[in-house]
Amino acid sequence: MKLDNYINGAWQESGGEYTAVLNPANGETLCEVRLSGREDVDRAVESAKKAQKQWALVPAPKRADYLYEIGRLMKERKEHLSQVLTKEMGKVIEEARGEVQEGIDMAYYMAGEGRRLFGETVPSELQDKFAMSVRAPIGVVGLITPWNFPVAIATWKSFPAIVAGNTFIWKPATETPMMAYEMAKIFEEAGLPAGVANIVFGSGSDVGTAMIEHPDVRVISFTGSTETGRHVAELGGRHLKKVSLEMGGKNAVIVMDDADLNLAVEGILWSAFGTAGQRCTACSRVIVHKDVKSELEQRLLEAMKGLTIGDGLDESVKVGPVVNKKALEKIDGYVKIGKEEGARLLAGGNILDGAGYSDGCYYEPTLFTDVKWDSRIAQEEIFGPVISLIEVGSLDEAIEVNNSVVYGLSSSIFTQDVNKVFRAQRDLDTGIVYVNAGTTGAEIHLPFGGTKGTGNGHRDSGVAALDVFTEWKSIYVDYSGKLQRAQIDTE
Ligand SMILES: NC(=O)c1ccc[n+]([C@@H]2O[C@H](COP(=O)([O-])OP(=O)(O)OC[C@H]3O[C@@H](n4cnc5c(N)ncnc54)[C@H](O)[C@@H]3O)[C@@H](O)[C@H]2O)c1
Repeated sequence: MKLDNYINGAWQESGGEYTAVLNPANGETLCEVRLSGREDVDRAVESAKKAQKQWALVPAPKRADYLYEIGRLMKERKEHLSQVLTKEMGKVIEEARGEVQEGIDMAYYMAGEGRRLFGETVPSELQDKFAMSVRAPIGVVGLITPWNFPVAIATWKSFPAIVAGNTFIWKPATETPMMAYEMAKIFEEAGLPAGVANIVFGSGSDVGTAMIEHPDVRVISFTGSTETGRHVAELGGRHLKKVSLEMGGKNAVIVMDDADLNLAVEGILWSAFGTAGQRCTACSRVIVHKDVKSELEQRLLEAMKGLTIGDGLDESVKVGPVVNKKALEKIDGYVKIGKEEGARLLAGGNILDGAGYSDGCYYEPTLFTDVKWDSRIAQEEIFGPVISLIEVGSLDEAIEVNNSVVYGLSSSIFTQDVNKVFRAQRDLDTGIVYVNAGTTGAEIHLPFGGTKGTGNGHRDSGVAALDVFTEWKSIYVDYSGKLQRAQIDTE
């Protein structure tokens, strides 16, 4: 199968060379995808710009009807989409189903916004004058997405964009074009007018750069690593673009001395090894009170024995492959660094390449303990199934260690003490805080994003996503029949 760009409601036969997309579970070629260039972006922007004028005139509740239909089609195809997702990026099938469901939920949730898109009416300072502010669409928006959530993140961005009256160009990650291809087919079948949704496949340096530099792309909504996000922000800043950034994480679970340890172990396991540790919200640090440290280590080790590793399509598998060989090497490199830094390896720490694993990208779930809070494995995003246990003596110290990283996406605390809960939720410097649950599991109707090196103040999903894709427009209607001069001091 060869995947082509979807521009102006049609599959394009033009574009650059094709490149192979591999299944990380077994190395098989799944399809080939275009590596497009600047001319393809230009064509997509032209079509999006033309379509946007008409699209903005479609009443928002009618725009929402398309989202209801997109949601319905996604629901009808949920199993197919989930299977494609697992083959393409490796996450186990039950997680893939969960991700597709997030996309369906987002479609219905944002469709509901078509009947809200609330603005504000406020009293004017002057008699016989009406004042209000409304959300106005911005125009053509550019969406750049990562491979680890190839469908959910795209829906967090594209659905609010279109319900608000924008049109978009979406550049998916080169590792995961098949989900974008499936979504393009759904957009087409839902009858979305030509040019509203455009998909251009290719590298970040070619397609991403061309999108950011194009004068008619008014917003760039980016999710990916902090390193790439910094570059996107710099280039976007030079072109005075509105740039929304959702970037990396180094998320921690705090386990206090009064925690329910069984619950904590379950929470840690799920959030550290789900998606093979490749979630932006994945738990990669466990900050544990000294009085329960050795008990927690033992229980984690015991629980990790039950993790089956393999092809995510197998329903019994709990940990799938990581996305590609490069990721595998990066994770292994960090494990070596951890050992050099003096951390004690309790479990895992190897690439799996024996029988049944040889053509895939599998890494053993790994547990380090006695990790120093300021060591590299405790500070840098590894993006794989590796946990670092850090010992602390108090809640204050736990919060300080949590906040010591450059990232600020998600955090969690296990405790039975309500006072500690409220202290923690106030002082943890992250965009998301969980209590008595792991660091993953965001719901689509709440804002998603983080502080410091994770984000630049914008949020995906929730109503907050509309702030990225709309401009506030203030409107004054004077019905006095005379010129009333505001901002004149009459005292
Ligand atoms: N905060 C969040 O919401 C969130 C969610 C998921 C993933 N992430 C982060 O994403 C990262 C993993 O994803 P990844 O490896 O795909 O990230 P990445 O930064 O390598 O790539 C992300 C996207 O940016 C594109 N890109 C690369 N170079 C570019 C450039 N020069 N200009 C424009 N675009 C460019 C890529 O092609 C891809 O589409 C992790 O750091 C993870 O924490 C964050």
